[in-house]
Amino acid sequence: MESGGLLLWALPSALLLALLLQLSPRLRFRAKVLSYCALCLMASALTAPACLLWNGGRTVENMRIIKNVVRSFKYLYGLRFDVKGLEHFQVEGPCVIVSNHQSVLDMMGLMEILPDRCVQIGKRELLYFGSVGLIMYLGGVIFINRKSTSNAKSVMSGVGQAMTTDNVKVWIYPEGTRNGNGDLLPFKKGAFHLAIQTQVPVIPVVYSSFTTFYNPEKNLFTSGRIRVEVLPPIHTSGMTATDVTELCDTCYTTMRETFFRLSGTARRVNGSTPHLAQ
Ligand SMILES: CCCCCCCC/C=C\CCCCCCCC(=O)SCCNC(=O)CCNC(=O)[C@H](O)C(C)(C)COP(=O)(O)OP(=O)(O)OC[C@H]1O[C@@H](n2cnc3c(N)ncnc32)[C@H](O)[C@@H]1OP(=O)(O)O
Ligand SMILES: CCCCCCCCCCCCCCCC(=O)OC[C@@H](O)COP(=O)(O)O
Repeated sequence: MESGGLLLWALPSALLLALLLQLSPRLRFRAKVLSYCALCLMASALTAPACLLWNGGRTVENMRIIKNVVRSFKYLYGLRFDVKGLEHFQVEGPCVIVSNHQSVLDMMGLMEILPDRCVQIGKRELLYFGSVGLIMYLGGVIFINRKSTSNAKSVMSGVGQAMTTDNVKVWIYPEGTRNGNGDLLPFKKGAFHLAIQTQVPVIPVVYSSFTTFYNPEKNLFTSGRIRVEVLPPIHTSGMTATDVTELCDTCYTTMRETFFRLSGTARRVNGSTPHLAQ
């Protein structure tokens, strides 16, 4: 009787849901994004105990475990990463890695090539994303308050010390926020201050545009191929605070050109080059 009742409700509901998903692209898009969030939450909840058992607490060593779990996600979403220039990561000791940031899917591209002993800088709000916040904390992600430059600056100077004493690399999204509009936002300066203050190289990494397979405005989320290029390190030894703007501009120009090249899009014309962050 009970299983009969269940069938009576569950089957038509499932059919209705399938029909709705078929009919509404918006709903289908949302369901797919939601499935990604659910996957992240679930995988984090399962991986957190493994991190605790293996490494005992918050440490960059946990990134290896997290990386290996996340690397399997791409198969579920039909994503392929074609990576070039990985040899540039083979620098001795710490460095600052800067890359472009398009969407929450970037986390997969990040883990695809993440070198050993590398932590990311993230907005503090991410700490409250349930198990995802927990796993980021355990992996050693450094959280900053973007609304307070002075707070972010003081956190970052602490990072500089830890980088050299503990030999860690730091991954920063210098755009400071996600941007999926097919161009790069002007860069914030924190990453470049950090590199110069600690006299470590900057390694730019560029991911091609997602717009052909992921576009919230067009409810598009299909399988796709992402081209990734790790660019040669830019050395900062001998540079001082006065060189920050130039270093930032050099990285921005190189990365933007690489972004257009990898994405197969022409450089934007009609003077739309955004102002560089001053
Ligand atoms: C097992 C399954 C698991 C599944 C789940 C997955 C888990 C995976 C685990 C782990 C993955 C983790 C993935 C994390 C991803 C996170 C991504 C994000 O959250 S992106 C947002 C946050 N990131 C940033 O914002 C960084 C970039 N921002 C900066 O570097 C900024 O510069 C910042 C925040 C430090 C300040 O921002 P301003 O908005 O105030 O802008 P400005 O123009 O840069 O700075 C203002 C003035 O301060 C100076 N300044 C900045 N930093 C300075 C410094 N360190 N020292 C001295 N002066 C500094 C600048 O030169 C500027 O001054 P003048 O205009 O030049 O005079
Ligand atoms: C209980 C709480 C429920 C919350 C569920 C949320 C689960 C979301 C899982 C997504 C995990 C992916 C993490 C990638 C981090 C990321 O890419 O964050 C975006 C920020 O860089 C930029 O922020 P923004 O300024 O908003 O563009």
